[in-house]
Amino acid sequence: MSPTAPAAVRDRLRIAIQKSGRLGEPSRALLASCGLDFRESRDRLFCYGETLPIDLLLVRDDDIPGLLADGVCDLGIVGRNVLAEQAAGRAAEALPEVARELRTLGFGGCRLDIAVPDGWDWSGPAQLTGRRIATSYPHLVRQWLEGQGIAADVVLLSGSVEIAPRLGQADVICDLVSSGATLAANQLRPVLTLLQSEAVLAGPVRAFTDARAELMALLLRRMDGVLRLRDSRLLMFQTTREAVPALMKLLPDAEPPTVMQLDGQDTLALQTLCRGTMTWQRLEDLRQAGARGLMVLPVERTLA
Ligand SMILES: Nc1ncnc2c1ncn2[C@@H]1O[C@H](COP(=O)(O)OP(=O)(O)OP(=O)(O)O)[C@@H](O)[C@H]1O
Ligand SMILES: O=P(O)(O)OC[C@H]1O[C@H](OP(=O)(O)OP(=O)(O)O)[C@H](O)[C@@H]1O
Ligand SMILES: [Mg+2]
Repeated sequence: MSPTAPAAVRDRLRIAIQKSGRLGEPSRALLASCGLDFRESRDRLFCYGETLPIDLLLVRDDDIPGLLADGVCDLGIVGRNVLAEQAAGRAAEALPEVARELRTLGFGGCRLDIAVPDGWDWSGPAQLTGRRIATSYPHLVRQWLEGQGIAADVVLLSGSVEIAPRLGQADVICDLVSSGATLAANQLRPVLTLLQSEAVLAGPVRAFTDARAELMALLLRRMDGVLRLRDSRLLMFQTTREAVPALMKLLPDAEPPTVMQLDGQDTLALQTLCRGTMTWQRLEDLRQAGARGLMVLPVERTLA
C-alpha cells in the first residue's frame, strides 16, 4: 500500500495467525475460546467468521508484521521476537511504527539469546568485538550491538543457526532458546538474553474509525476474560472472622473475596478467584489456618 493511499474502510475484522508451526493451534484455540468460529476456504488460507464478522488469514508467522503494516490484516497473533525484528528494521530506516503489542497471550514462550561455544570463557559483551554473529534476527542484533557500542559482523541465516559456529560460518550465534536442548546439542552455551518472547496479539498503532473499532473492543473484552481465567480457579470455603486475615495472607494470588455471613454467629462463607495453581498442599495450609469445607471449582467464563 502506498503511504498516501487512504485507509480502507472495512466492516469485518481480519486476524492473521500462523498457518501451522508452534503458534497455529494455540492461536486457534484462543480465538475459539473467545467464541469465534470459522468456515475454512478450500485452500485453507482464509477462514470466514461465522458467528461474528471476524475472519482469519492463515500465513507464515514471518509475514504477519508485513501484513499488518500493509493493512491487509487488522490484527495478528505472532511471537514478540518477530514483531520486534520488524520494529527494529523499521527503526533502522527511520520509518514510523506500524504495529504494537495489544496483549501478551501466555504461550510460545522463548528467549532470544546470544550463545557462545562451550569452550569460551565468557567475560561480557565486549568480547564480541570483531566477531561474526549468526542469526535470523539481524535488525535486533544490530540494534543491540549499537546500544552496546560494539562493532561485530552479523551473518544472516534463515534456519539451523546453531550449526554455524561448527561450520566455521560464524563465531557465536543469536537465536531462539526454549529448553536449551538445541544449543547443548551443538556445544553452545547461552550467555545473555536480548529479548524475552511469547505470543502476542499485535494491532494497529492508531485506533480504527470504522466498524472494526467496535469489533476489536469486543474481541479484546472477550480475550481479557479468557486470559484472566487461565489457571484461575474459584475457591470457596467457610471460616471465622478472626481467621480471615491469616487466610488471605496465604492467598496472595486471590482477588478480593466475596464474603457472606452464614449464621448469627461468627461463621463466614468466602469465595474468591485465585490465579495460581491450587495444590493439595495449599488446601492443607488453608485448612490449618482455619478454613473448612474447601472447594475448588473451574471457571468457564467471566465478563468485566
Ligand atoms: N523452541 C521454541 N520454544 C517455544 N517457542 C518458540 C520456539 N521456537 C520458536 N518459538 C516461538 O514460536 C514462533 C513460531 O515458531 P515456528 O518454529 O513455528 O516458526 P517458523 O518455523 O518460522 O514457522 P513458519 O512456517 O510459520 O514460518 C517463533 O517466532 C517464536 O515466537
Ligand atoms: O531451546 P530449544 O527447546 O532446543 O528450542 C530452540 C530451537 O527451536 C527453534 O527451532 P525449530 O525447532 O523451530 O527449528 P527451525 O529453527 O529449524 O525451524 C529455534 O530456532 C531453536 O533452534
Ligand atoms: Mg517463520
